[in-house]
Amino acid sequence: MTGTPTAQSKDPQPRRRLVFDGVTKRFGEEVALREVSLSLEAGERVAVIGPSGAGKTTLLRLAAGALRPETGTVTLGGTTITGSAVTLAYQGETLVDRRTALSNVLSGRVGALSWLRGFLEPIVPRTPEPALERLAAVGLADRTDVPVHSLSAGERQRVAFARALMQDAEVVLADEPTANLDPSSRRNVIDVLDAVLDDELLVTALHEVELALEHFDRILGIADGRLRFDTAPETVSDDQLDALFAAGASTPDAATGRPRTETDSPSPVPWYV
Ligand SMILES: Nc1ncnc2c1ncn2[C@@H]1O[C@H](COP(=O)(O)OP(=O)(O)OP(=O)(O)O)[C@@H](O)[C@H]1O
Repeated sequence: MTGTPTAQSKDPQPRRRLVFDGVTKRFGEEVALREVSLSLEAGERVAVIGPSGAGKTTLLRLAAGALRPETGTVTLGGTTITGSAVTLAYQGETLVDRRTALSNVLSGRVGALSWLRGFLEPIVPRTPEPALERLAAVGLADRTDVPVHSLSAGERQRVAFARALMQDAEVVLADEPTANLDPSSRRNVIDVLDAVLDDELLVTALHEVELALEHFDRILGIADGRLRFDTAPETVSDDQLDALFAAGASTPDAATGRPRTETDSPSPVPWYV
């Protein structure tokens, strides 16, 4: 999957490399990521796979600048991640249900506006055009005035992407963007993400290995907080996948001392916690 030029590239920013250098992240006794080093280039389409509790979400939250590592550094173009250079494409559940798709997408840029204008813009927009463009890019030009509670799960996810795109970020992170979608909507959502991005770096955590191998250029396999492999999809072997998921299954949970299972998985944690 490779980015294609879109209206997004009209206003090019310099695209920078996202680098993890010896990153370890702990939550109390739990080591969520261990000495992870990575260099991700602009334009790459990267899928992060691994068992439940492997550290995928932690990696994305570190990349978003929402968490700081205990050791090591996460940098974009050599500097600490701040502001809107990186965006996390939320899952659909974080949309405001009673508001229209357009209003939700307009709220994606309130951080760049004054307090009062930021409050008013999603309700009485002065410049709805950028939001309308993003909605058209994700295939929802005819759904802009529909309250999001009336949209399908896949459409809601696309509204969430359109909202994230309002930041014009150079790195787009998506945490399980296909969760709760049926198989055809899953593919559609990944295709839409690819189509609306150009030379932005896309990093996506995915449970569905098959989808990751089919649609992404680079696959990061994580288990027990460690980066087990970092390779092109065609070189990922069944043995590597078996070892990846077996590693997660046999890793004792720090809290219980038992092998970790799907049911030990923490509830999804919002990126800003
Ligand atoms: N806010 C937190 N507080 C305490 N522990 C946390 C927190 N966030 C993550 N962890 C722990 O860090 C480890 C990695 O969690 P993370 O959510 O990154 O895994 P994941 O691979 O995204 O899992 P899943 O696929 O189930 O979403 C887990 O053991 C988890 O319990």
